Amino acid sequence: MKMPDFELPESVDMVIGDDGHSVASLLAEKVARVLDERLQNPGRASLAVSGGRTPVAFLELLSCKPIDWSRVDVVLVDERCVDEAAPDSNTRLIKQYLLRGAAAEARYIPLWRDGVSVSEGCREAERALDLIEWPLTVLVLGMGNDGHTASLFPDAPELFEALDSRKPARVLALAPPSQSQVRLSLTLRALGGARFKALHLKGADKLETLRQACEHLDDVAEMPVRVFLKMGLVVFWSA
Ligand SMILES: O=C1O[C@H](COP(=O)(O)O)[C@@H](O)[C@H](O)[C@H]1O
Repeated sequence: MKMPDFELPESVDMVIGDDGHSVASLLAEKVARVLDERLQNPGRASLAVSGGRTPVAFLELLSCKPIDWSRVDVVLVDERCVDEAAPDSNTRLIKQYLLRGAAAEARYIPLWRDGVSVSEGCREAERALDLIEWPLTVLVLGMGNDGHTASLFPDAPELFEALDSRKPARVLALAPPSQSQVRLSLTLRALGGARFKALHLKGADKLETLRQACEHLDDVAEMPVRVFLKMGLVVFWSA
């Protein structure tokens, strides 16, 4: 597979596979290796994963990796404020595809509990995140074709607060007019320090969005994913 015909920022590496399954497999291998390396030392590892359609095969493959899952904290990068039974609940996705088999031993740190107000839910999530040994060991981001990543949407009024890493919050509620639900998202403060960062993409449309994001890198408000491209990460992509 040839490299894309646009220039990647120096901070970005790219792994390209023949199909979605082979890329998911390469990403699962890499993530398992990074977690396992962390677990060679005392303490716990942490893994932040994304929701959406892209990560299903990756999560399934990762759940089979023989690592000491009992010492791994799993958290979502973002969650919709919906009941876990809702089809678009990211928690539902993680429980179905990742937290099973050996990986069921991992400690899952939910961002959202149904039945509370958004502000109380946000406070609960912040307290729950104190359980993690920061910084994150591994971060796997996705991206929408509007340039959002996690729930850092370009039209969210709370975007600048979420991207201000001087602010202490690790999680914020965002209500972008483009979305039908309020979201909780990890902030740049929480996401930015991750030791290994990946951006997992599938499809020609996502490659085109990546191309646009790689232009005008400094306009983070237009495409929030740019903040992570500037920091450096590995893109895993297939058509
Ligand atoms: O809304 C979301 O979208 C992005 C991308 O989702 P995909 O279905 O195109 O893979 C995802 O990374 C994010 O976590 C999710 O909440």
